[in-house]
Amino acid sequence: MNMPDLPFSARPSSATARAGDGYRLAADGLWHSFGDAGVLRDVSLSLAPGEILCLVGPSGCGKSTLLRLLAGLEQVQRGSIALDGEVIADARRHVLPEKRGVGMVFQDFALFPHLSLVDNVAFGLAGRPAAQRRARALEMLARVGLAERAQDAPHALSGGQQQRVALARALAPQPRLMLLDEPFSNLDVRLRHHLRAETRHLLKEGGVASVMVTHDPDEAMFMADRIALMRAGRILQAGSPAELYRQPATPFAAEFFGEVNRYRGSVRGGRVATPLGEIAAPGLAEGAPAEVLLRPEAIHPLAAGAPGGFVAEVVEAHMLGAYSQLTLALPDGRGGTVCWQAQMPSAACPAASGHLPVGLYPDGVFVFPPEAEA
Ligand SMILES: Nc1ncnc2c1ncn2[C@@H]1O[C@H](COP(=O)(O)OP(=O)(O)OP(=O)(O)O)[C@@H](O)[C@H]1O
Repeated sequence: MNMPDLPFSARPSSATARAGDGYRLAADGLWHSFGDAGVLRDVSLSLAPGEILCLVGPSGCGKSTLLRLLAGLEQVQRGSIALDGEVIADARRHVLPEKRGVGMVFQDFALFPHLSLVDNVAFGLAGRPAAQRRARALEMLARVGLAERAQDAPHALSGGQQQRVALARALAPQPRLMLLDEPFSNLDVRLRHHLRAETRHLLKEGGVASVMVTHDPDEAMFMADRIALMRAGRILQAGSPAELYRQPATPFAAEFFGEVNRYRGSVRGGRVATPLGEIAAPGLAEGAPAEVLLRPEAIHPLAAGAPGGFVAEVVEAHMLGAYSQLTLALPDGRGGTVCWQAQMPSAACPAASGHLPVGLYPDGVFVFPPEAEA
């Protein structure tokens, strides 16, 4: 399948990032293979000091491989990686992981079982006087709320607490860059939500530039200043969480970050007729087929008799707390019916049957040529 080579914002202009670029991290033109299998294909990314970038994408798209290259756990085959303008890895150079000033947190916590928590955190501070190491380790444990447990062994802690210690250990030497690979995926949902908020706070408080891998779009939207969406070894689109959600470059990007209803039509007079009205189709040729994607929350209730509305039949309604999930049937204008998912505030939600006048918020609707399926 051909994939568009979309530009990645803030991409360094030269193959080797220059000292004056001001990026904390600049990776340029990375390609990587395991044997014959191409895993990364021309990946470039950059990171400003203090910025949090999340790498997301389906399983096997190359997220962890990219992170391992940045960490120095894999050798660069083609392309380069620079930290603060200094190239630390390319096809000829390989600065060792421990010399990169990079902190790492993995999903399995990776604490030393035979060391106390304070010694685990102090471990990353080798080379400093013992009293200074201990004081810094205790300070970091206090930052993650575990000062009182300093002498405990890791096995006495819950998963969430162990991950806090791993975070304290990685942050203690004040790394230039933090790399986090699915750091919350071994934790239950509530703990995950709690810890991701805490982690973001800690990273932002310390102004630590970070790259985090996650397969969870919600987690990426919560944690990231910028998200890079990967597929099959490429970055397909990068931008702020709002940009990726509101201006997806492809149907794949639209669907990755939230549910969509799909509708196929064709362009007439620059617009596509749908069961909820005409949608502008800029950039598509007259008569061309078009794929329209609509977010469930773009469908909103209207007062009975309001102008410009459409009457939907409510097939199913599920109250999910603040929001309700509806299945709506709408005439498709071709003699048939479409069933679309809608999400609206429960206060505005009707009973599980009957008719509901609805309208469409245009910012939750995207039009693509059908072949844009990257
Ligand atoms: N050491 C290795 N040797 C051979 N193949 C590998 C190696 N590491 C990764 N791969 C392959 O490279 C591809 C990308 O793997 P990678 O772990 O980077 O993907 P990912 O996006 O992080 O996936 P997941 O979300 O499932 O962790 C996969 O097909 C994987 O099987």
